[in-house]
Amino acid sequence: MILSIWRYSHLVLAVSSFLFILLAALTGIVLAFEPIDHAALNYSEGQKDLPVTQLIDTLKSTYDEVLSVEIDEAGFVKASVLSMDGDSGDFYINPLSGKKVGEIEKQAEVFQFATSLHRSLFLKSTGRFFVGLASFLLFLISITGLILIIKRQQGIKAFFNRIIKDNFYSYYHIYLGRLLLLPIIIITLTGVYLSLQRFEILPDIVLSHDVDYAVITADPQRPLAEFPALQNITLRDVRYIEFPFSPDVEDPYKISLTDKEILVNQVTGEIISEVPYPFVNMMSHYSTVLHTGRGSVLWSIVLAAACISILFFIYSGFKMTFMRRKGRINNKFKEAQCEIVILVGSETGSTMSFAGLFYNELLNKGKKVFLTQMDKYQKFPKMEHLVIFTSTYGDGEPPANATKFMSQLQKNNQSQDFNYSVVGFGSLAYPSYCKFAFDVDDALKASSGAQELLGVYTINNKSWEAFDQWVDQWGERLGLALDVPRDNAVTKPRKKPKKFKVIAKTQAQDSADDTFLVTLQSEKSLKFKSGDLLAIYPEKDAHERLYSIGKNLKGELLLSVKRHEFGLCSNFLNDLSVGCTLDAVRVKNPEFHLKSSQKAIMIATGTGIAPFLGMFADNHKKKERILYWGARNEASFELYKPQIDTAVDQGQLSKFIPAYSRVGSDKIYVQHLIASDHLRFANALKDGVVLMICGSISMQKEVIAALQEICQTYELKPLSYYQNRDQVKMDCY
Ligand SMILES: Cc1cc2nc3c(=O)[nH]c(=O)nc-3n(C[C@H](O)[C@H](O)[C@H](O)COP(=O)(O)O)c2cc1C
Repeated sequence: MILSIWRYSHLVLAVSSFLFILLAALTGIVLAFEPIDHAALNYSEGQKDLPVTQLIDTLKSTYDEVLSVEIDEAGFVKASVLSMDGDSGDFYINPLSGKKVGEIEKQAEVFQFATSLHRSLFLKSTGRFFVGLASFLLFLISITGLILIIKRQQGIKAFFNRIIKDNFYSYYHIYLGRLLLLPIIIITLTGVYLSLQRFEILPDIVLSHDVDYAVITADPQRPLAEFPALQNITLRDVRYIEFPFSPDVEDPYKISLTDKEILVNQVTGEIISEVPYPFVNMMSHYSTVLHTGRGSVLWSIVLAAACISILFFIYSGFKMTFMRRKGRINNKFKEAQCEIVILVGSETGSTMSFAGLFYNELLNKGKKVFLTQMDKYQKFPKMEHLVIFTSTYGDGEPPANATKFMSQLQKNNQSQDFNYSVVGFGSLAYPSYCKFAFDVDDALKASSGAQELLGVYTINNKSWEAFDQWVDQWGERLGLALDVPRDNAVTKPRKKPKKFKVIAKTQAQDSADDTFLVTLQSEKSLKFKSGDLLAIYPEKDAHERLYSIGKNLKGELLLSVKRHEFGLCSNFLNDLSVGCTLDAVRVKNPEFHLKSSQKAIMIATGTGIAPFLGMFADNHKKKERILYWGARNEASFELYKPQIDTAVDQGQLSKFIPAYSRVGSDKIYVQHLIASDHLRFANALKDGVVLMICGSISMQKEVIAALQEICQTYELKPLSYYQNRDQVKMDCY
């Protein structure tokens, strides 16, 4: 709830000011190049450490009269001089020689245009007011953003911890926000300050010196180099020098330093008066420097980066908001009519997208179904089946639209019995994996009339395959053949398919498990790695099917496929002969790549072995690699035996440990072997060895449970910790 308030404030502030912020950011990018452009003139030639006395001396001997000197933030010296037979006027000089080096440039038109737009939107005072206000709102947006990041990272201490990747937009919104938060806060605060100054809300203090002219003496007369007031003062310390009008001793040098203004006796070189800048003056100076980047190319680049990132924040922020709102519900039937009720707990909208697909498929099957948010739980008089899809947030907490569910459940006892099933959407990267789904399941168990149809089903990282399997299971229990189409609303859009040629193939009917190997070659050059996926389209407009790829030594793609009796894609592949082509898309899967320098324990069942076969072939450094492989019996192994034997003989696979489930009376599964080899796994986790899991979702769940148990027994960190460090990698379907 509190999170929603901050998020809502962040959004409202952003929506109300985004046009002004957009303009300010665009013009800010252009203006950030002004100091860079100026610095490229390079008039100072690194003379910032030159004693100021030397500069004054040089100027006095070069020109007949020197009026003033200004040293800008880039260290360039602008002189205002008169000369009978040389250069006169205002221009840049070389501080060493005193000679003119360049004219004082007029602001380029592009910068003039950008400055006016940036400061006042060409609307004079009204524009200035809105720009100042937008600056302040951007400051508030940054602060609410900061709070949201702290909440998401679960505490200030974890502020710089790795961000768990959810989706591209939210990941980079947070990543860049964290990186550029400080520069953005500086830009906004200085922007507000400069606006207040332009509106004369802040006092404009003119420095005044209180000089007692009676005590000014012309004794002792000193050469400039020995002026006590100017000892150790270099060009770096000076902003402005006003030279004496006349040789009278009462006429001093007026010198603006970085922190004060001094009047210096032109004969004795002693300080006549010294006035430190008031706070307001110092603030004005530093606000201008920090807001404009004047004098520092590096800071100008940071400012440009901050402005570019603001454009990205606007884009990604709106994108996330639309994703959240995409799941708006348009129910066909009233809640009082429906036999199936789907409740959704979703924070960022993705669970709602899954629920929407499920809802549509049930409508297609002629069911009266009602879809709503979890907080809207109420009496549903005709409800026979309740399905709850919910994500988990914070550290095991409900998502924003499910915070009231528990109290609603208590308040609204249904008058009829009903079945229920809970599906948890979560991420194994969090220690409280799908915790809220389990809490909901417990609450429903305790609620009268509710019968569990299927146990809590968890879905890691929005796995489409896991969702698809749950839909099948649930449909089966109700005697419905459900087929939810894979949809771009919940999965990434694919690139255009390419042609792949079959180089070699075995036949499903020749193997004990109806399994076969296919070797493919891309007709066009293709970069890929073992662990990537191949999306295959058996027919035009058919649903895609994903296979894990192993890359062999010739750079060909190796797939291992199990044929299903009515499987469109597996039969299509099995029927292909060598030389045929097929349409497919390589899908990058960097989360399931293994570096050649890493040691690994690989865990697979059945066809999940394919990417590992490629990884063994690539193990030139002979790093330790152990494979746990689950199948029915030794006959299942025949298909892979030649490759595994070669890998073992050549030292590319250190150990092959099979788990056969149909041999003898004991059914041995990989999770049993993991549990009995607990010490090996505990040491592997401690020593940074990578654990890779490839195969069925049900195997993944068992393996994760066994590994979690080992973490507890050996008092290691939670498994999510290792997963976040890319030490546990999964590709399950
Ligand atoms: C800030 C944050 C906290 C999360 N906390 C958990 C958690 O404690 N347990 C969990 O299993 N998943 C957690 N997740 C993962 C989400 O539950 C998961 O990505 C889910 O699919 C998001 O669904 P939604 O888009 O419908 O909200 C968290 C995600 C984020 C961004």
